[in-house]
Amino acid sequence: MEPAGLRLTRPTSESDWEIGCNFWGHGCVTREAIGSFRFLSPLKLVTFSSPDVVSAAPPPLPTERNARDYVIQADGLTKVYGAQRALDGVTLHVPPGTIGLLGPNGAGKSTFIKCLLNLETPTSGRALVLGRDIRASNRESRERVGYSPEQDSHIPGVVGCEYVTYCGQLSGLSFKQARQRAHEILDLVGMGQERYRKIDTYSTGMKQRAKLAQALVHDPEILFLDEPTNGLDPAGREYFLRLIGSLHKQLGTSVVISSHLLNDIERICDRVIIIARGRVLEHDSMENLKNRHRRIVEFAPSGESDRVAAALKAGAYKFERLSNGRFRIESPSDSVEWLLELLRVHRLPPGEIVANPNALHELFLRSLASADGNHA
Ligand SMILES: Nc1ncnc2c1ncn2[C@@H]1O[C@H](COP(=O)(O)OP(=O)(O)OP(=O)(O)O)[C@@H](O)[C@H]1O
Repeated sequence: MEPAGLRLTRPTSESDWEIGCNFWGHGCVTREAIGSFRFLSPLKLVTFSSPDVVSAAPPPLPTERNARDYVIQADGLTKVYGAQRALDGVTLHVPPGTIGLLGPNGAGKSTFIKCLLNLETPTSGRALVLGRDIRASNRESRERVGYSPEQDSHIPGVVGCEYVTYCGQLSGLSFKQARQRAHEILDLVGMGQERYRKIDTYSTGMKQRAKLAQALVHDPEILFLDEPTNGLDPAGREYFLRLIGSLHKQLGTSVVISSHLLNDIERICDRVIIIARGRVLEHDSMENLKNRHRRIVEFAPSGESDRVAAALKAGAYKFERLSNGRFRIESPSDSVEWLLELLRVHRLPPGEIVANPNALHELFLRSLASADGNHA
């Protein structure tokens, strides 16, 4: 069936075929794909006449046109190191916001970020960041993107404020602008007089602050933070999480934060990508992910626990008694009305009801278990 708005014609020359095949290899024949094709090659629009080919089209390709809707668009992104598939066909359309990239060690989080930043070349597949093809990444792209890598990235012997100023210049600011911004950002990340010391002498927490400052100094549109809270003490971690969590709301900067720490992601992110063995296991808004797993309630009775257990048993509810005295119950519905009714009917004392405890934790473990199952 011919898609609306697209006239299908047979290519008229060999070069048309070549461009057409290229076009086809990258996606499908839809309105969006026209934009995508123009992005890939502004030379010529080539279309196909075979309805069979059109009906076999893969999902719509990312385009430059919907760059405002999606900060990251990946299509079959794969990275292979020898026998290791660090990324395995990652396909994602990610809207702006604070995005958690969650996965265990070796899941492929850093590789994904590095491919998006053109620091690693994907083995296959393609991706756009802020609507630009990652392979066309250049100075202009760098000016729009900030990156705080997992490992140390400072220049030995350089003091903190000089380092951040220099990074600002590398990202397109004049020296004067970069120096002014460096001091503002160093204030923002909570660095005091230490900024005048060599970074080599910094604690791990201070180095994390310097890394965040250099990623933010040029006011990027999107920020990639690879394990930014590693090595921070509780107070530093709290400060960092609040700061990172406020960037999208306050400045409109989208943040992709990679972590294996569920609590950090759950606290500040409005969207989560769960990744393991190089594959995306889940990608959704935090709210949707939690709602999908809202069928567990925890009940902390104020007394008469044995009678509570007997009532649950009599009602054939599945539950377990936790070591902290609480009951963990599989809820038959999204509301907890049934539990209130049970307490009332059995004249049981009230207690604290917590719907959906540790939803992200459960989802994470379940996703990993299913990934391991599929892999075995
Ligand atoms: N340059 C490389 N050469 C060979 N293998 C690599 C390379 N970089 C990453 N890998 C492998 O690819 C897989 C994914 O690594 P990656 O660093 O992306 O994971 P990660 O999720 O960021 O893990 P971590 O949280 O431990 O940093 C791992 O098995 C890793 O050993």
